[in-house]
Amino acid sequence: LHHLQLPHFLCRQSRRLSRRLAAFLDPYLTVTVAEHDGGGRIRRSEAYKEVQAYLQRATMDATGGVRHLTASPARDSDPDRLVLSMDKGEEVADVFRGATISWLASASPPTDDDSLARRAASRAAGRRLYRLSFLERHRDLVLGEYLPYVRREGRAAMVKDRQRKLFTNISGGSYDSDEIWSASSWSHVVFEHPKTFETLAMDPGKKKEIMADLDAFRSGKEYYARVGKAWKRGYLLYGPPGTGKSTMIAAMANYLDYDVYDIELTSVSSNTDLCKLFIETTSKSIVVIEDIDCSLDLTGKRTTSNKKKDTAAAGDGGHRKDGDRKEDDGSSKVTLSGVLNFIDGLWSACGGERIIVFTTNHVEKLDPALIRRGRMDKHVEMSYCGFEAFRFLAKVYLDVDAHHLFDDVAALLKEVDMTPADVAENLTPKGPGEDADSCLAALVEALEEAKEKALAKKKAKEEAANEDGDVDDD
Ligand SMILES: Nc1ncnc2c1ncn2[C@@H]1O[C@H](COP(=O)(O)OP(=O)(O)OP(=O)(O)O)[C@@H](O)[C@H]1O
Ligand SMILES: [Mg+2]
Repeated sequence: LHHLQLPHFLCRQSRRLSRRLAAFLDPYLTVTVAEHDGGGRIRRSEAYKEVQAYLQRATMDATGGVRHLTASPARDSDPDRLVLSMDKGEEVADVFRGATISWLASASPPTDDDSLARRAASRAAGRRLYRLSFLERHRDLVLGEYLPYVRREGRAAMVKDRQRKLFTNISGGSYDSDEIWSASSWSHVVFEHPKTFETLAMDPGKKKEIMADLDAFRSGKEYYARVGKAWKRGYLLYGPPGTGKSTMIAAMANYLDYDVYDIELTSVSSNTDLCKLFIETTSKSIVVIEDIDCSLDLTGKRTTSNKKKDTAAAGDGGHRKDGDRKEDDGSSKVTLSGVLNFIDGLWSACGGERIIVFTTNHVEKLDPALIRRGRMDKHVEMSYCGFEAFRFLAKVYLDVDAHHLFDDVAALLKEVDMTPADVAENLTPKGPGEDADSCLAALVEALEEAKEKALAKKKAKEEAANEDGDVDDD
């Protein structure tokens, strides 16, 4: 009993001592699960994450043994809840079929031959680990059954507690759940886009088709394994600005419950960096490259890296020496071949379900190699607002199913190209006095205006063409 009166620190020490003593009588075995396994520090080990999730749950259940906990906010569906995990140096005991297993959260100590700099680096990187110890006679039980059980449970907890994230490569690194800076190429924010397929206006048939496609992909693990394909799928979304390409990506992520990795190609400095970025993406994610035609020079041959060089090489009398120059001028960017490699080679090497999405406003500019099936399996055209899409928006924005102005709108939409974005904007009530009638009237007005503008433009073009013709004739 006087144990309890001892300061906590001594208490812990004595517990540790007694365990050591016991180890002489019945030896303990230990297993270490490190945050970063293998040689590189590229990926966090899956096992570590699973153990962490398992222990988080365990500490919530029985906070008994653990006195120092780290709290971090849980997923935002419940803003008041905190997720508790063990502090460094804390131990928690778990009982599995009569065997007691104790988990110690710790950070790997620097080894003696480490230089100071290396030691500092490893501290900064926080080489954390979990060490579990158990009695030798429980060896088979723990290794054969308990550990797989922990991983399974941990995975389940992770899925349940998953906070969807939006990653970008614009500034590398971010704080992870334990407030430790991890120097990754990706930084993330919590992904909370409200768009779902329910609020995305497009042809209902097309929408259903896409959702079915996503469903088939998600549940297609066996299929992909059987036919020997990597579990991935490429989407190409193309269409004019404001037709909902980015919105569609958000809807897809919400539908599948995947993370989104948004690659800004212009801030990737080389093909190697692109590979690195890719390796750091996790399973169950959507990798997005927006406006692929703007961020990549697609006009050159697969080996050329940018336009400047192209013209310089052409000036050389057609002798191209891209290979050597690329490294020199420092401006070398990601090349088409780099992106192709990224899609095929590397991609297939990383297991797990991934979707890659390209968006573009100019599908005709893209290199056929980039968008052939197998790379971009599904091409989806996002087009101007049709009547079906309009009806959908009217229902979502104004909650009307039918209205006498619908016929006018239908006729006008056939003649005028208006993006869903513009239609949605017109259907948004601008003030307290606005209702469905005034919003629809405003839309009709906007459509008529757009029609006149288009007509005037056409006329001006024709006139210009005629004048040109006259000049040429002279
Ligand atoms: N089909 C749609 N259904 C509902 N809302 C839409 C749709 N298309 C566009 N919008 C609305 O219009 C806005 C712009 O759409 P979005 O950013 O998806 O366009 P985009 O196709 O990605 O354009 P860009 O080519 O310029 O990137 C969004 O805020 C979205 O709410
Ligand atoms: Mg967009």
